[in-house]
Amino acid sequence: MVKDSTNNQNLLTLKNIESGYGHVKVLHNVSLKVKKGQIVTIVGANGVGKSTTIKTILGLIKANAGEIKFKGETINGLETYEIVASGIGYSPEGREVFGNLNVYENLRIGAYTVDKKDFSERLEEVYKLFPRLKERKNQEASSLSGGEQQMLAIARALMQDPDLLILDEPSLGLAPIIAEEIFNRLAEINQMGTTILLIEQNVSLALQLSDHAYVMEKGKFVLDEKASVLAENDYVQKTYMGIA
Ligand SMILES: Nc1ncnc2c1ncn2[C@@H]1O[C@H](COP(=O)(O)OP(=O)(O)OP(=O)(O)O)[C@@H](O)[C@H]1O
Repeated sequence: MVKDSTNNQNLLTLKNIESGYGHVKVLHNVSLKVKKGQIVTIVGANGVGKSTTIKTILGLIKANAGEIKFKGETINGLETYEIVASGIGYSPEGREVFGNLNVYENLRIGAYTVDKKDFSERLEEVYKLFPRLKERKNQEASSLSGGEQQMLAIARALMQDPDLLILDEPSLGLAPIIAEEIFNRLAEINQMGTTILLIEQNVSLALQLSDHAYVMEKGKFVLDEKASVLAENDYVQKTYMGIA
């Protein structure tokens, strides 16, 4: 299904979010905007709070302060299943596919909010996007290659036809050529109308793909710019892209 992605309205906004684990504060005054149709990336070093930001959006961790709005509605305070059902698909770090289930069964689980008729339609769509998954539909997920498992994690998140797809480190542990293939699919998914919020340590690849990007350091955003502008930023090149 091709969605209307011409609208320039905010799909997701975080305003002054504070969040963490028990007494450990990780996010400090985090504000972010994702407009409908965009690809937005959060880049940053290990342990700065990127995954914590995503977990807070998904309600896996409750924000201590601030507001999160999705499609104009406040979602902080809702349960994770309600947030997902409102139209957010999630592909977690490390893929986390169900290893002892086959490809089809993993996709069936991703479609738990989808009725039977729409399920067949969704299945055809994700198989069209990832023909390799169709070829391996009866194969146990644990026996797929890393790249195929990443495709499965993305396909599973797409089964409920989300308005926003959130991905945590989709290139992690993949050979450069496979990471590029995954990023090409993400561009295609976005062209079909799905907005994307991405966390990525491969900064060059992420900035090439994205419209807008945020740089996170110690639980705060320190830069927030058009991705093409950040890709030319001296500090970003030196610190995150290994360009002297
Ligand atoms: N379950 C947890 N309990 C306590 N502290 C945690 C927990 N998960 C993460 N943290 C801490 O929160 C901080 C931010 O972690 P987070 O996973 O958000 O970083 P990240 O930027 O996503 O890094 P990476 O790219 O390595 O995953 C780190 O100091 C981490 O040790």
